[in-house]
Amino acid sequence: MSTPSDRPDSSRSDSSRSDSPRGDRSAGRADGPRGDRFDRSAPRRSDAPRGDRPTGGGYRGDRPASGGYRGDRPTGGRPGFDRRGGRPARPAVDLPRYAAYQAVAAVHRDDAYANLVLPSILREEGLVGRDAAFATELTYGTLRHTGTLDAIIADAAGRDVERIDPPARDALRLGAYQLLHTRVPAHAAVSSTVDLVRSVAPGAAGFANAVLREIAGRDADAWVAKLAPPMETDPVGHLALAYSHPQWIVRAFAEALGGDLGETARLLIEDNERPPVHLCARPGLADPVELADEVGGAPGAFSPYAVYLSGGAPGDLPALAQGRAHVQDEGSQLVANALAVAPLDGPDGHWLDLCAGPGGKSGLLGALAAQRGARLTAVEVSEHRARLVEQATRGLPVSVLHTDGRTVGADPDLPEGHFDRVLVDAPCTGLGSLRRRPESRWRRQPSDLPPLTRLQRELLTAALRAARPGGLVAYVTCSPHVVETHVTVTEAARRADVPADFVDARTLLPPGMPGLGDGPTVQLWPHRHGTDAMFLAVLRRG
Ligand SMILES: C[S@@+](CC[C@H](N)C(=O)[O-])C[C@H]1O[C@@H](n2cnc3c(N)ncnc32)[C@H](O)[C@@H]1O
Repeated sequence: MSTPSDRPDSSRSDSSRSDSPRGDRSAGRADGPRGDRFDRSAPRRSDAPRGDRPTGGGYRGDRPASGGYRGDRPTGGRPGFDRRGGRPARPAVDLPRYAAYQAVAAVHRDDAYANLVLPSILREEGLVGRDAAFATELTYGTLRHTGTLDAIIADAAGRDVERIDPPARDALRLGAYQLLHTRVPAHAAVSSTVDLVRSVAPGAAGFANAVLREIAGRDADAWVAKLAPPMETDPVGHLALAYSHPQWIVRAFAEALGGDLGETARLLIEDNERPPVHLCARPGLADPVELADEVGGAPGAFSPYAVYLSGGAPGDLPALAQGRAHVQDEGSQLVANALAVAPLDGPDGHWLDLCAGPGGKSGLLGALAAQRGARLTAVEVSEHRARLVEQATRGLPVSVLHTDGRTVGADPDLPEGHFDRVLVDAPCTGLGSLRRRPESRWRRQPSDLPPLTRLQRELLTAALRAARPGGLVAYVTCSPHVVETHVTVTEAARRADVPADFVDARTLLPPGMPGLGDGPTVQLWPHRHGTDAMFLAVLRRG
């Protein structure tokens, strides 16, 4: 079998921690400060930054803007203590900031996922429109920038952030984010954060005030200049602090980008941006140009099915409710479509998606199968996610199997040598979609890699067994980490007891698409293509 020439060293993985599919986790719920935990009386200053630091001045109402939100927020969104009725106190904090605090605290305290917990908090607080957008920006921005914000808070406070009480620490992170990355005037960022701290960590209000004033004395660039190691001597350390990513992830990205640190920096910057929402106009059910008109979006640049939404959340678009389209990153559309368009001799009626949940790629492949008289078998090991696949593929020629994809040959519904086209969209670290999962970069660890890569190898080997001679297997990850991409695919192909050869995956993507490298595999990138960093290798069974 032929292999990609740039096979990297696989010896860097260590330890064990299993992948937990995102949708299976309970969202967790922020148990926000309620009732008698509030103390609205002016707290005494119990905690202060180091004495030799200036605590006054330094922040300006007219600081340069970098974020999307302008101006101060209305305060008093939360009613105060109702003395007549003796009802529990509510914090004197405006609702969007309070909602963001609850979400950030739930992520750190309960291991919640921001994309799951925030919508329920917004609903509970009745936040919509501009207020919901502000709460979302604060939550996602604060979580993305946590690493760098913590370094700045630690310097301003003169102590490690681990030694600051969690409620005060999360409130400070939100305050520091507003000061350094939004257009919120500094006086408003400081006073609203101090109000918040007064509600959630009453003894720390004075401390928070002093720390925030210290932070406000520099802009984001000046803090990076002060705290980051020099680019010349420690480029990974510099980029990690400047763009708020863990060092091991910066190193992995740099390696996947061939050591180009300038391009690595562009990727890290892109990871900190609000990701676009892409729709997939299901072939045969919706025309992308008409769908773009219908939703006020624009047809995608690369995928023949993509529609770019202009304004954030898709909400309850009729096209989604009617199954004419689904939300899907353009990169995911491209890799699924690559499998469908790859030239194939002989029969072409049996398609297989070996890792289907929650069903995005099965939705697209199912729609294509319907047009071509084929049938897709969609396999998913998690019961909950198998149900999601059923919902996502309703009305399409798709059979959902709730089983382990590695049972090929043992399960009568997964016979060996039977399928014409097989997709393995393997469980992975998800480092290619950090834009969408703001806390993920801080949760993932290098120790996640060994169990994941073992599972990836086993699933790819099973996929090769499932394919008929001459049949095609697409191996996909939403991670550019070379251990999950090149190492997994070359090792699995080498160990498989069936022969397989690489197909040049570049030829299966739209003609003229830039930045696809030397082949035969393809790595998509947010900063090059505007997609998640999807990896694609296509193998033909001999
Ligand atoms: C990256 S996700 C797939 C995303 C999906 N293809 C889509 O586009 O919506 C990987 C999926 O594989 C599932 N999975 C993990 N181990 C599996 C196994 N042994 N057999 C089948 N599915 C598995 C996970 O539960 C998860 O839903």
